[in-house]
Amino acid sequence: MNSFIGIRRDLHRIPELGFQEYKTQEYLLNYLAGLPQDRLTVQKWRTGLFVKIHGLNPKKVIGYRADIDGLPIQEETGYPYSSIHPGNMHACGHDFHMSIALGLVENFAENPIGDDLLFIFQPAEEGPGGAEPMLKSEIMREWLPDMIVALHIAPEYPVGTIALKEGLLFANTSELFIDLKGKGGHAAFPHQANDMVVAACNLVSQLQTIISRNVDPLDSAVITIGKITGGTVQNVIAERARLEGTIRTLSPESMKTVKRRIEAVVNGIKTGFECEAAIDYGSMYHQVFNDPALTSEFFNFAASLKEIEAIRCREAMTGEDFGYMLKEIPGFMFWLGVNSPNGLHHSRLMPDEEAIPIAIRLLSQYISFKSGPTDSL
Ligand SMILES: CC(=O)N[C@@H](CCC[C@H](N)C(=O)O)C(=O)O
Repeated sequence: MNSFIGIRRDLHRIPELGFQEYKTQEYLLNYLAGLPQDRLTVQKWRTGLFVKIHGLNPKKVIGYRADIDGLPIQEETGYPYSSIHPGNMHACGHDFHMSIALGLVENFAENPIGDDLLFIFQPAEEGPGGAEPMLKSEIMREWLPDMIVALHIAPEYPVGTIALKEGLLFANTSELFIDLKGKGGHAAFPHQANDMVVAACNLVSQLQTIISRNVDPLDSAVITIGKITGGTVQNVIAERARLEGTIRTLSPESMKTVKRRIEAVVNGIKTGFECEAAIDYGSMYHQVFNDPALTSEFFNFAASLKEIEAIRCREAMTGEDFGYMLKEIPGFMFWLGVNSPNGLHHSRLMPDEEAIPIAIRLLSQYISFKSGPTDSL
């Protein structure tokens, strides 16, 4: 078994939520400590890490970012190396992302190239967002890459396939939390109470009309309410209900429209149900917009390799706070085929680990190509 598959399994066992990635950080630090240290500088940033590999004759800094957090999902894969953290799972492939990044660090720590390399192990991608504060950190300002790359596993593509496109790849996102407060009471006397379960159900249906009636059908937007809580017991009318969801739009402008309409709909619920309502947008991510020239160049590079099939894909309504890094630094993100019957955020996501060594080889070759021949010293 490839050693980075073993690393993926170790990391798969210990998924931690955003900004709680203590064991993950420790695992990464231990691994890095076993590599040649002469060209390596490692800096902790909260629960994440910056790893700089000093080049032989640097002309630029090439950045590579891997996210490191897990999701609050109870794993159901049945893997012998399943999560040992009940209720948490690496269900978005960040265990793959980290092991691939470690493979690259090891390769370049042992075989340094001309340019400086900055590896960013970023916490909290699933929320509340680590990329934006990391980007603003003093370390990142000092080591700011000239270009930056990241990948995301793609369950729907076979191993050996990568998919990407120039320009917009991932949507603008905003979390959405709505709290409703009415008047509780006895289940048998609805006229004396103000039922927040009924209000919440109405609200969920009305929110979907924003997508069908307020967004240009040739544009695209999503509102998903992933969680509803409310009430206390079956025969008591609920005084409170809470909706938790996310908004996705293909443009920052549509995000403004959708939010304006959400506020109008929530005001209507307040009036119609004579209740109180509060909206909180939680964390927001800027769209992932791939630099056209670098993306085309990478596409052609990957397509020229025997073991890779490179395809152009459509944009997706997934979000990624890597979008903040791409807003400031030219670069791109691409999908890495991992052929899983179940998709991202599924309790039985089972990506094919053979994609790990393929990605390490692809990116090692690409980064060396971007760095160019090393001048003799
Ligand atoms: C790649 C991926 O699945 N990313 C997440 C990012 C979530 C951001 C935030 N918590 C939200 O829900 O808006 C995604 O769900 O797309």
